[in-house]
Amino acid sequence: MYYLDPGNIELLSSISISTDQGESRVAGIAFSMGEAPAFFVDELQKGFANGFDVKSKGGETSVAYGNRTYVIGGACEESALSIGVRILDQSSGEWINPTVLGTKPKPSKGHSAVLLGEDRILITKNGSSADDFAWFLEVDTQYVRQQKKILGTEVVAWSKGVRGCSEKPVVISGPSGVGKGTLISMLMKEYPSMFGFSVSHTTRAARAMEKDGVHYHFIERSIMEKELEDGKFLEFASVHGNLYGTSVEAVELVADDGKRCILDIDVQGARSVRASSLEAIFIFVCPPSMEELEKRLRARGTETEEQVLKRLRNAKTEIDQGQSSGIFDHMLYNDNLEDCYQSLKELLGLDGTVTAAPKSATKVVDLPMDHSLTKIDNKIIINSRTPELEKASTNMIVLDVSALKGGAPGRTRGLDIHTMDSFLDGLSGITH
Ligand SMILES: Nc1ncnc2c1ncn2[C@@H]1O[C@H](COP(=O)(O)OP(=O)(O)OP(=O)(O)O)[C@@H](O)[C@H]1O
Ligand SMILES: Nc1nc2c(ncn2[C@@H]2O[C@H](COP(=O)(O)O)[C@@H](O)[C@H]2O)c(=O)[nH]1
Repeated sequence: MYYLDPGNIELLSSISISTDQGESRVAGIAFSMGEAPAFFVDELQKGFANGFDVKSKGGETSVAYGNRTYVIGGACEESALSIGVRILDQSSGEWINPTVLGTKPKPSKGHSAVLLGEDRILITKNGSSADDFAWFLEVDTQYVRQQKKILGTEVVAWSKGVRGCSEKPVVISGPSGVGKGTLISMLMKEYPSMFGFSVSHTTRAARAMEKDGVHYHFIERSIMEKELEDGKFLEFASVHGNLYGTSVEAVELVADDGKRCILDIDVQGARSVRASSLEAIFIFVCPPSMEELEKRLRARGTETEEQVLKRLRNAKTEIDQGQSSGIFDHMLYNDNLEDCYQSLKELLGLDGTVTAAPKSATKVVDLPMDHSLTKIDNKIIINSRTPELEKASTNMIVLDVSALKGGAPGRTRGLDIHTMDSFLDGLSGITH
């Protein structure tokens, strides 16, 4: 239902919203629509028709969808550490404690929730910092469905919401000793604020100059195997007799830092990443000859004779696969190092004049401590419930979820936040 008041259109939604402040109530979104384009009013009206049911009581929010009710917050084994999740199967009346995957949000002083599409619930945490306010509970995404099959249990997965998108990661593969690490070091040295290295996990022993957490996370095989089972890795492979793997977190940390992620992984790993949901650029580095490869490996002096022979044997297969598998977007020949480095820069769109891209200043928008959510298509209106702020459109925030990317077990990127005023100005073409 909505009322039109000349000069000041007041909209009252009949959609359920939630807070942790007791029973859910009918949302009364009241703001000046003096300059709002007519279609926005239509959109708002349409949004109210999106049926779902969200209720809150005693710090728990329940979101009913289909024959399931997801109860978020409240009592659970881990509730001191993270926001708990339970599911009520309405057809059987039974409670289910699902396997909860992904990075879990720390408990907050209440939260609000809204169902997005048919596969995830957006949770906004009261009084949280701008980088910790939005979380997604995936209930039926492709990842969740896959994990249900693998684990044979009910599964939900958390993913942290992040503003903006990151550039496509760059996967660099090639036989051992071809010069991948050398090229990556050159790139990171020239563009330190543009690129970040995905620090892999490995069960091999550290070399003399290698630092744990910088070159690799050196890890015992049994621990890595457990972490693989827990779904913490984007890809892994057994390479030259040791386990190597890229954790989801390793890639996300680079993107969190606003940098483009570089992965130095073998061909099997590249194939896995290609098959994953991570969109990346794939580059294969070839040696000028097997003789030169052997010379470089021996000159590096980091492997035993037995290891050198094993790596050379594997190199033949890797080069064959690299050239014929269709995994790679680009081939580089590392004969002359400087020439090869220039080619790498060219295909990454860098030339001698480019310096680090200036980071765009992201406007910090303060979220109200106590708020409700209303969904209108791909926009979520965050409405302050602090009485003196409730009427002012400047205190309403619009969260745009139209360009979401990624998701559990990593971050959900692509959130966009505007104040209601700047959002309405954008619709009517006003610039300040
Ligand atoms: N174009 C080149 N010409 C001569 N030597 C090179 C060239 N590129 C790299 N090297 C040398 O070859 C050796 C192997 O290089 P690097 O360690 O970068 O290989 P890699 O592909 O990262 O190997 P791995 O997969 O085993 O980590 C190093 O000693 C490096 O200095
Ligand atoms: N599939 C993966 N391969 C990886 C990863 N990290 C490194 N590697 C590859 O292993 C070999 C050997 O490396 P080294 O440091 O022991 O010489 C090399 O081809 C790397 O590209 C990973 O996370 N996943």
